[in-house]
Amino acid sequence: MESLPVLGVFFMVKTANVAVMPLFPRSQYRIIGQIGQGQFGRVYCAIHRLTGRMFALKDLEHRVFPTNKFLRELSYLLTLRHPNIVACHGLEYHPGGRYLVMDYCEGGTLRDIIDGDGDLCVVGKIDLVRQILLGLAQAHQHDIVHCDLKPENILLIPRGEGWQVKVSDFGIARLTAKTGNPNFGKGYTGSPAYMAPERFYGKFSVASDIYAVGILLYELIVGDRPFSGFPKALQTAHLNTRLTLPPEFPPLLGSIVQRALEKLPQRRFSSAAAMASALATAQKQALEQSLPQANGYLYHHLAPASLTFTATVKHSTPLLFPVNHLTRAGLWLYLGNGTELYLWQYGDGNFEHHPLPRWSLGLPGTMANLEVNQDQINLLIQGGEPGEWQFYQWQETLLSNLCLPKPCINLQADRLLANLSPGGKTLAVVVGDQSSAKGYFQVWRTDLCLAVAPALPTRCPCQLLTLDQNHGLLVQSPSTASHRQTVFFLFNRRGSVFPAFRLSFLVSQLVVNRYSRNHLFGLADDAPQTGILVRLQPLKVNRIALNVQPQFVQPFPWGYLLADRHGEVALLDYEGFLFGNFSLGETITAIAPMGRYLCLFATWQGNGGNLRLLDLGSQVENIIRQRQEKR
Ligand SMILES: Nc1ncnc2c1ncn2[C@@H]1O[C@H](COP(=O)(O)OP(=O)(O)OP(=O)(O)O)[C@@H](O)[C@H]1O
Repeated sequence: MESLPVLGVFFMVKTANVAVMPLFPRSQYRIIGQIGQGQFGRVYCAIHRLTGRMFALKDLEHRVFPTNKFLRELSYLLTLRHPNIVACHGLEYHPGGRYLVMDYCEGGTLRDIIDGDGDLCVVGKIDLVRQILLGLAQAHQHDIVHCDLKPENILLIPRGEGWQVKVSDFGIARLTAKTGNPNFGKGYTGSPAYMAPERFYGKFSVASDIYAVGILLYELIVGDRPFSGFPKALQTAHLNTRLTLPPEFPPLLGSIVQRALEKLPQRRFSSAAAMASALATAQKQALEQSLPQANGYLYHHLAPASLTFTATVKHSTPLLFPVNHLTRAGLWLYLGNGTELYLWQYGDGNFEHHPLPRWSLGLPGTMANLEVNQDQINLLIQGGEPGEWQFYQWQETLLSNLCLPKPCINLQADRLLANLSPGGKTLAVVVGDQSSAKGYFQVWRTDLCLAVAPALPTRCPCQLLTLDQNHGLLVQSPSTASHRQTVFFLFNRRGSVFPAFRLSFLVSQLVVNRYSRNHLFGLADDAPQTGILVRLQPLKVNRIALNVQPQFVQPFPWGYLLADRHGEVALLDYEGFLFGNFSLGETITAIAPMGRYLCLFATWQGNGGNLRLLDLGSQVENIIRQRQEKR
């Protein structure tokens, strides 16, 4: 992440309520990636160097966004402080540009939910719209009419219990007539699909925003807007076409949408607060009628009806011992079963031709981690004395009389987390004792068997991940009963640690997608069968309803294979679309990818098990191709 482009020299300027900051030699923000592009400029995801907090930097190009408009958006945002309005934290200026520094909303926009593959339950949808109205009510109290409400301007932050909505983009917001606004009634801008009839005559009021919210509510429920077409056709429809609701439209919302979408502004809800309160009543009634499915509030993507997926068993061979570590390197398979390491030939792709392991190696403790890069074996063992850990690294020689070399790193700890960088040059570890939450973080050079820097005290992280040869993530959950969060720190191969970002809920079992290194997959701690897809640059989070509670998460070039111990397998593409399920019918103990579409499963039941090579090939390929074409 360090090698990412960094914004040049910035300094803060003085504006109304914004802290005055001295000229900085470097910006306080490091840009992580571009999130979006509006008509006025780009929006970046950036991290505050000191606090690790994420912000959105909205570049408002001089060319398309004159200073008066820029100052207007800034002044509106500074006036409005509400949990449902995106907050502006300052302004960054440098000779090449100027940026609004805003809350970062990693859950995307309402457009992602509407266009996603899944669906939120009705109660969840009502809740989103109610929150939009609460934010708007605050703007209206200050005589500010948003004038550009559309799903792209409704930002989302995923929280443990659902979503926090933030209304954004006050770029064309206007003051109401009652403020004596000299521009009142001049021209119109906005998105015709969400514009109230009076706006086509240059008129607007708080009722125009209520009309736009009515369209949003309709679109969330139905999946489409009530009126469509080119701007002229849209104008005619908003002005003249009677609204008809599809028969399946939830009756408790029918009258609310009808009222919000009245052609005459004075016949709509008198205020955003009034519409919010009507929705709160509907939400209560909907809850009384039928409780939403367990996690119905949460998702971008829902589990589709189970698709029958046929995975062909390509090869199968019986196992005489249970396997809990399985990895492939070139022509060989490495299998671990606690205190024994086995090598099995896989050379011609068919281990049925090689019914027995080539060698086995007794270990002085229990295998905690096994990784093989080409012919370099990396092994972490817990034992022989309690609290002792040994890390071994050696080149595989295929000698039959193999004996374990001397450990290259010895560690003492009740608890240990360790993760090897790709290629095996560094080993990051956190050691801790059983009784306290304190631990020590350190990076070791495996070739020199030396720590690269003194150990850094840290709260014992729950997870340690490596992203590439130079970087990794320490993940902690310093949560209280009322405030749950997952905090990520970035570390480098020199052993330095920097605050990175945080999520407002608990995520466990995180796995780095080794094919992109920019994606993580984890599981929500608070919601069973909920997957979390995290894209790092820029930060974006998707929640996915799963139909398994996976113990194994295996990245593939096309997505993820998830499996529970009972043999239930689910397949997911990179965007979180769950496209297939099958059952292996055996207890899975280890999984290893064997190529683009081949996956090896070790199973064990009672006294016996199998090594099964499954081909997911043609079906996965077809589904992924269809998805790409659809996009
Ligand atoms: N604070 C933010 N946090 C996270 N993403 C954001 C934030 N602000 C904007 N975005 C993303 O950037 C995109 C562009 O935002 P922006 O407000 O510039 O334009 P827009 O609303 O899409 O379009 P227009 O400016 O044409 O109305 C948004 O759709 C959203 O995906």
